[in-house]
Amino acid sequence: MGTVATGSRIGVLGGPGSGKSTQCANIAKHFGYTHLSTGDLLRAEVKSGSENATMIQNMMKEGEIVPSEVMIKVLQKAIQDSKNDKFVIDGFPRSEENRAAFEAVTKIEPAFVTFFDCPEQEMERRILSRNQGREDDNIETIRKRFKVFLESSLPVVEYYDSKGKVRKVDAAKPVEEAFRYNEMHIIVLPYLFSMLFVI
Ligand SMILES: Nc1ncnc2c1ncn2[C@@H]1O[C@H](COP(=O)(O)OP(=O)(O)O)[C@@H](O)[C@H]1O
Ligand SMILES: O=c1ccn([C@@H]2O[C@H](COP(=O)(O)OP(=O)(O)O)[C@@H](O)[C@H]2O)c(=O)[nH]1
Repeated sequence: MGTVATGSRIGVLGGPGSGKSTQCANIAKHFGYTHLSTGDLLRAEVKSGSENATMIQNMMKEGEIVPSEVMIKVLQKAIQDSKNDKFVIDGFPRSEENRAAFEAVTKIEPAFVTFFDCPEQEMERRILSRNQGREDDNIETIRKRFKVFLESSLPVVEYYDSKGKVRKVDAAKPVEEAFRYNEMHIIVLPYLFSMLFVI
């Protein structure tokens, strides 16, 4: 165990448009983590035309959660391909069922989970202005994704919170401020804890 091992598997959760991808990209760049964006992995799967491509595309269009076994397979492959033992998982698990299935199959539990807390109105504004050409970034699907987030994904945050693993970020703040908060939890606090054990 060392400074790095303490926080080597980080989960990032938050509503659609809360800034998860933006912050994960920063974490990856600054601290040598591999950024595993579950949404991007699914979009790549759709593009590849694999056996599940049409099913995944249809579910994403509706803002629904893709079956755990499909997501886990894709995620496991990305973890293996990364050849890194430090990774940040962006946007997964999205339901308690996702979480239990992933932990049962991989035995991987995050060291901690960063929760991006952001008002719905701000998330909606960000998504409608991000212009990434995504099929699900339209107002109808956005509303469905908010509902799925509240009903299925927030219970995952509550679960990790009950284990003392949640670090809440005020995601309505500017990018730099939210990043400083992440930096604190990934570098500064683990370092201080490791010093405690050395002493
Ligand atoms: N803290 C922030 N303040 C303002 N805009 C932000 C912030 N973080 C991200 N954004 C912008 O909001 C949009 C959604 O961010 P993104 O990282 O894609 O969110 P998510 O991965 O949670 O869906 C992007 O256009 C991004 O540039
Ligand atoms: O673990 C995951 C991650 C994503 N998705 C699907 O991919 C979409 C887009 O997810 P992404 O994380 O890219 O975007 P966000 O909703 O956070 O803006 C979601 O609405 C889901 O349909 C999923 O089913 N399981």
